[in-house]
Amino acid sequence: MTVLNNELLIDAIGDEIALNGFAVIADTFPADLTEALLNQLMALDPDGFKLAGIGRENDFQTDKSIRSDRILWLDEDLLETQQYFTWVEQLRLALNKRFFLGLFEYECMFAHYPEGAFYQKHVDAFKTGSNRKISSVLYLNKDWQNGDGGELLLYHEGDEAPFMKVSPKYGTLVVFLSEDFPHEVLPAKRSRYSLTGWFRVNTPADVL
Ligand SMILES: O=C(O)CCC(=O)C(=O)O
Ligand SMILES: [Fe+2]
Repeated sequence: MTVLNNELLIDAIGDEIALNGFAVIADTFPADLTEALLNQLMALDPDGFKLAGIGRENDFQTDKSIRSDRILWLDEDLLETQQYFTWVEQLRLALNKRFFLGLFEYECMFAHYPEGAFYQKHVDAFKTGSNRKISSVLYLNKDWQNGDGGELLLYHEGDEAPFMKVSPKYGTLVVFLSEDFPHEVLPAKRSRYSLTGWFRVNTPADVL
């Protein structure tokens, strides 16, 4: 599915979420926006990317047997990414209007999976104790080939086999309900880049 118009795109994401709980869109944004995001990513200092962890704050730890991607949280003030955050805000308002989700804020990071990196099966948010409601991943890998690995596998809860395999191709966006879909990233055979984010509700995790 290729959608360029903003409203159509946002409606299409809402329709897929209503129907399936997730959406996978190819060539999501106009070329200049995706290019600006990739340029921003490439301009960042590679040393700024830190080994990603599991758990938050006091629970934070890294474990390369679970995930080996490197991440850098994105600053909303960066000029090149303004257009993206404007779009994210439109999506947030539309999802709230349609699903009464009470999405309050969006946090996002660039992720780099160096050759061989992966992320084992996990859920981004548990039904108790988390405030992440919607996950989004935009892939920024030009000329990604089928043999390059790094696919995202989506599972229905309790299933052994994935129901969906997404190749991290340039411009493809995946959006899904954070609490509903266990997922994993297969080992990448070359550097794999993405912009990953979460819409959160405004409930402090420690009172849940
Ligand atoms: O990059 C992807 O395809 C998914 C990443 C992911 O699951 C995460 O960062 O929580
Ligand atoms: Fe995840």
